[in-house]
Amino acid sequence: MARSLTAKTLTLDEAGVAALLLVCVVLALLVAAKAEDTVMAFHAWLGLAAAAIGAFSVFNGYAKRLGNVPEEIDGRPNYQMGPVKLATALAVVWGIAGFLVGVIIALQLAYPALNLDLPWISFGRLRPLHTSAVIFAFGGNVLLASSMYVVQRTCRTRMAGGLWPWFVVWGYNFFILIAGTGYLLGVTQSKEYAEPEWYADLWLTLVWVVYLLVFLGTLWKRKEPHIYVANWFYLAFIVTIAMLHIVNNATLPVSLTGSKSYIVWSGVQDAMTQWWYGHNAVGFFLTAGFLAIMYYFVPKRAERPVYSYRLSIVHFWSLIFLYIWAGPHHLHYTAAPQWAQTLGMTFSIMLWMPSWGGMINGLMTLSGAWDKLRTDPVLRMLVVSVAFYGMSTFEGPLMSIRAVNSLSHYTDWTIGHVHSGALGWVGFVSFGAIYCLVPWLWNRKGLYSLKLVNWHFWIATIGIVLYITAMWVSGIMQGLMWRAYTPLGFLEYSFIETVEAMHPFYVIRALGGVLFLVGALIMAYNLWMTVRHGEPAGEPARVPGAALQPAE
Ligand code: HEM
Ligand code: HEM
Ligand SMILES: [Cu+2]
Repeated sequence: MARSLTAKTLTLDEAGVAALLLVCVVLALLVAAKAEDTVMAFHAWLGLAAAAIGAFSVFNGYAKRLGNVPEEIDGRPNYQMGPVKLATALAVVWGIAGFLVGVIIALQLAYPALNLDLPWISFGRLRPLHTSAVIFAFGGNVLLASSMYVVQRTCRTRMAGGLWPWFVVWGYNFFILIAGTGYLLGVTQSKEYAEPEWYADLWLTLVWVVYLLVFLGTLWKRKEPHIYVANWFYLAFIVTIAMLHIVNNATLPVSLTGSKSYIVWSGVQDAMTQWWYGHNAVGFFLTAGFLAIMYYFVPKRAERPVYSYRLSIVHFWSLIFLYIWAGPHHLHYTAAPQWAQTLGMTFSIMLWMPSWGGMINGLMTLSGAWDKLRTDPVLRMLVVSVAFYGMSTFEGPLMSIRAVNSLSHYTDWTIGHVHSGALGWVGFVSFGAIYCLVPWLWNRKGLYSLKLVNWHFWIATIGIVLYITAMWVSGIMQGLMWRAYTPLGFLEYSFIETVEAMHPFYVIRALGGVLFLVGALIMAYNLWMTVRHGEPAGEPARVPGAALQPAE
């Protein structure tokens, strides 16, 4: 309910969002009418429905609200937590979907018959569905939620842009829907982590620019003189992803009413652009964004200030400067020039230092609070995530050395490396943040059950360990088998023999994935019970971290 009412007018942001959505309705109708392929037609109709529902909600929201939304209530910022709640809930849902698809493709690799000879659920289509679901849908919503929460709290001001933050969260998730259904129907531009076609990319660009403006606008009207370090990391994430996305998706559509497009880059330039993108998607999406989470949630949960603010500044600038050059380590022994490969390798090795600087800063924040690890499984999850971050950023530089890469490349070792970062670091730091956020956002005293968090922690940890150890063994074995020669100079093993040798490890990996998924289901239950039946925290403003109920 709105308190402290002011006059009610259709605000600029409401008019803007509504106008944009109405333009989308018209465009989608035109495309739907002229669509050259069925997927384009399907996506145009989806777009039309979404934009129409969106525009209706804007007017409905206007009709229902009692007055203009105040910036402050009783001298305290009237934080806008609606979009944060939405993104948090969606992160949990998408996370479970993404882990489930991970388990399915893990089983498909172990038992190929599970492809069922159906194109829609073949490994080739489900694999990008998995990577996009876990990185962009799960990770992306965690980043949206946490960034929108953290920037408001640390700037002590309501989010800028009125309705636009809602547009960002809904718009981003609409992109996910288009991307995911597209993969299942066979649409792809064949760039890893950038598979969606041109029209989805354009939409994402629009959403992302609004996200940047909302974030900058909130920083601009901050009430704190200081910009907290987490916001620097979020900003680097938002700006760099915009740049990467635009350059790597510079395509020419075959027709404005068809789904197919061709990239303007060709040959090795395309490969270099792709891995400049791919590597920095790791660096700025899976690393910088989640480091922002570390810098806010670890100190908050440990109730200790960041170990060293100076180290965090050094960490920030060295990390973003070094990451951007390391992409060619994905192109060792290819047509990419040798000097470029060496450059990528050198910067990757240097990257070890800022990465560990960040890890040390996160871990040492616990000095004086180590005992909390025994009693608080959420903090334990956050801390273990930082340890996994350290592990994968040690492994990465190692794998970037050309001689090591000649063994690891194309093998399951890479997959193990990916998932120690993805499950251990990104997964755990996200779970930790979500466990903190849900009671704060829904104004609960605490989580429904810390015991269940403990179960989640242990089950998922065992799952990760099974996953990555299986991949190490299988990857190194695979690499060694490929390069084994007989004394006469023939290859010792046929390819199918290497595939057969990997089978037991694929089964172990799938089992690890199942455990990770079970952990996430336990989390979802715990969060659900927290929201539904948790004890309300008393006076919201008195509880650390709890938001004032926004008037919306
Ligand atoms: C239940 C948990 C998960 C399971 C069982 C799982 C399983 C898999 C499998 C089987 C693959 C394909 C490997 C191959 O082609 O040989 C894969 C790829 C991938 N997964 Fe997962 N995954 C899980 C969770 C995650 C999470 C949480 C993330 C990220 C946050 C993630 C990111 C990736 C990425 C980036 C790839 C592509 C790796 C590459 O191309 O090198 N996965 N996953
Ligand atoms: C200092 C930090 C890191 C360095 C230098 C590094 C380096 C590398 C190298 C050399 C590869 C193998 C490339 C190949 O042989 O194809 C790789 C693959 C990969 N790494 Fe890392 N890594 C780092 C940290 C991380 C972290 C923290 C994550 C996840 C959160 C991550 C995610 C990935 C992914 C997804 C791939 C697979 C890319 C693909 O082929 O699809 N990396 N990394
Ligand atoms: Cu890389």
